[in-house]
Amino acid sequence: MNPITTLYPVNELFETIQGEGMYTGTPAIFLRLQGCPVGCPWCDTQHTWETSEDAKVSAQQMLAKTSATAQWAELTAAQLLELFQQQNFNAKHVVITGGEPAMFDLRELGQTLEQAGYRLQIETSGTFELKLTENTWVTVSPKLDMPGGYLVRPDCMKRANEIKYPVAMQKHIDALDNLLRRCPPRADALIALQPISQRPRATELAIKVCIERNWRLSVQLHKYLNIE
Ligand SMILES: C[S@@+](CC[C@H](N)C(=O)[O-])C[C@H]1O[C@@H](n2cnc3c(N)ncnc32)[C@H](O)[C@@H]1O
Ligand SMILES: Nc1nc2[nH]cc(C(=O)O)c2c(=O)[nH]1
Ligand code: SF4
Ligand SMILES: [Mg+2]
Repeated sequence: MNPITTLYPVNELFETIQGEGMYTGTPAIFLRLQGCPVGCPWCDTQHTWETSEDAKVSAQQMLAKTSATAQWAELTAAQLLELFQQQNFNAKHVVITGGEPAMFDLRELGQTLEQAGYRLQIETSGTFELKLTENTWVTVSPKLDMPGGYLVRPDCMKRANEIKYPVAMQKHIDALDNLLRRCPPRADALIALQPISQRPRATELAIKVCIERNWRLSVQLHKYLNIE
């Protein structure tokens, strides 16, 4: 194992219901890491993009936040596990998201949490090499032609247990078809379309294409329920 303890920049840590993808409805601990250079114009977590030393706070200050801010706390895997216990979280499913969590080596975190009985899922754009435990459930949400200029990696597409693609227009479906041809996923990978920002026309399009292709619909349930 890597002898150097990995430090993780944590924007948020909370317990809720997974609102997206295959595990929709599952109680889960969300660990949101700070930093993302991809730049999706419609991103719903833009406060996680920049990592500023000025915004570094203590773990207790990070936990006490009542709104979405760029404040983050630096924590090790062992400190995170301790916080899970301190917060009396019940969930055994841990979703690592961000920001772009694949910018970090998540193996130490995965090993520590799996040893304590947790199951991990990562939400990633598929633009960074994945450093994960073998058992981590990988949700790749491909980002094509975004301002940051990052490319979706074929190895991420192959590792994905699920491909969860944000859509609003037909051109997005065409771009996904092209990606699936260039970078084929595993035969058993689940494919889901996620309407961008609950827009009615995006939702109609996603429903139509899911029925035609026998794909899943992922609607960001938490936004309909007004929960985190
Ligand atoms: C905020 S991202 C963080 C993880 C990683 N950077 C990624 O993009 O997968 C978490 C999920 O939210 C999705 N997402 C972000 N903004 C959205 C929006 N406005 N509407 C629908 N899905 C959105 C992303 O595509 C991704 O599946
Ligand atoms: N409830 C809930 N489910 C989610 N699934 C993926 C999320 C994310 O931001 O990655 C998310 C989120 O922010 N909240
Ligand atoms: S890759 Fe994820 S966190 Fe980064 S801008 Fe896009 S949706 Fe937001
Ligand atoms: Mg979210």
